[in-house]
Amino acid sequence: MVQLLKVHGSQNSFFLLDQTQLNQTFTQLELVNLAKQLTNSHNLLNGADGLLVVSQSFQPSACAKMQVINADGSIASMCGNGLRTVGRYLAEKYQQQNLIVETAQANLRVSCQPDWAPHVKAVSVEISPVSFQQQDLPFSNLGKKELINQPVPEFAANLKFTAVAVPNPHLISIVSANLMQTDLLKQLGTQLNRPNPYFPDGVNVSFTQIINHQRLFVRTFERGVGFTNACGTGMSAASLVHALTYPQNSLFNNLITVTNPGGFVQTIVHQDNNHYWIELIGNATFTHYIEVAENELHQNVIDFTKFKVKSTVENQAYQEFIIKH
Ligand SMILES: N[C@@H](CCC[C@H](N)C(=O)O)C(=O)O
Repeated sequence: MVQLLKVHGSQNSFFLLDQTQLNQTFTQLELVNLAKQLTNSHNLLNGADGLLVVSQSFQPSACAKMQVINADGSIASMCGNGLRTVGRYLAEKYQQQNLIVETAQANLRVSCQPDWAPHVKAVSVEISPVSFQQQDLPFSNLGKKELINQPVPEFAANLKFTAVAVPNPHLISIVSANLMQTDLLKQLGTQLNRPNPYFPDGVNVSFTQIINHQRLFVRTFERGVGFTNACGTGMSAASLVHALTYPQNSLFNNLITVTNPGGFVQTIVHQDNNHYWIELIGNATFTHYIEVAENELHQNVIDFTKFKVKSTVENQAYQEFIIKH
């Protein structure tokens, strides 16, 4: 039997598959097919935003490798909320509080934190590398090599935008509470995630509202998914943009709270020798343990009636915790 987990970070939900337990490793095509079927809301536990795949790492410092597959089958170089849950999974597997996990572009630090409440586990992860360079997003036809807090009339009148890779691509705008209520984020997210002249690989689009300089609200239309309850790399990128936009507020190295439709996280933006990186701290919740025979997962069309699902108490604990905060 194979064990899958259903997990979430700020209710950005995923299935988690540890490939090291399989007799027959999946091909990339099989993984994409599996991701599309598992995330479909009609199949199992209302679907999810993506699939997190854990595999063996051949990097000496890393205990495992994480791959992220979006609901539409596209591959992402990073996922902040996902890395927290993978980090917790690996911490429990290897009985270690501090780990390094290999991701598509970097080996990243993960560290278990004190529980936020009974059954609300918390994990801190490193978000890096950060780049504003056009080729790292990539973007084109904007007449610039970097887009940092600048107007882009092609995207929206009266807003400023920053494009930043952390290392997955994000487009961030700081907006008013009123603008947050409009359909603009959906329109822009949709436009930039189908063939478009500006972001050939698509982009995660986030609007950020400053509640005060210690508290932001961030909403994200994700590449390969659409609206999610939260996007960990999006909130990290938004925290960096916030710190850079208000240098007079000395926002580096300070813990700030970033709320989102699924709860909240905390971030700390760092600058070391001209390199930025962000610490992302938040819940790592396991909502279900799922068992299925390995051969069922290798089928082209998966029979979800063959899956045995056991729920945990963690989602209820998380919901109660969020209501109080
Ligand atoms: N939800 C994630 C980001 C997942 C990947 C993203 N959709 C992309 O394609 O870059 C997070 O928590 O960071």
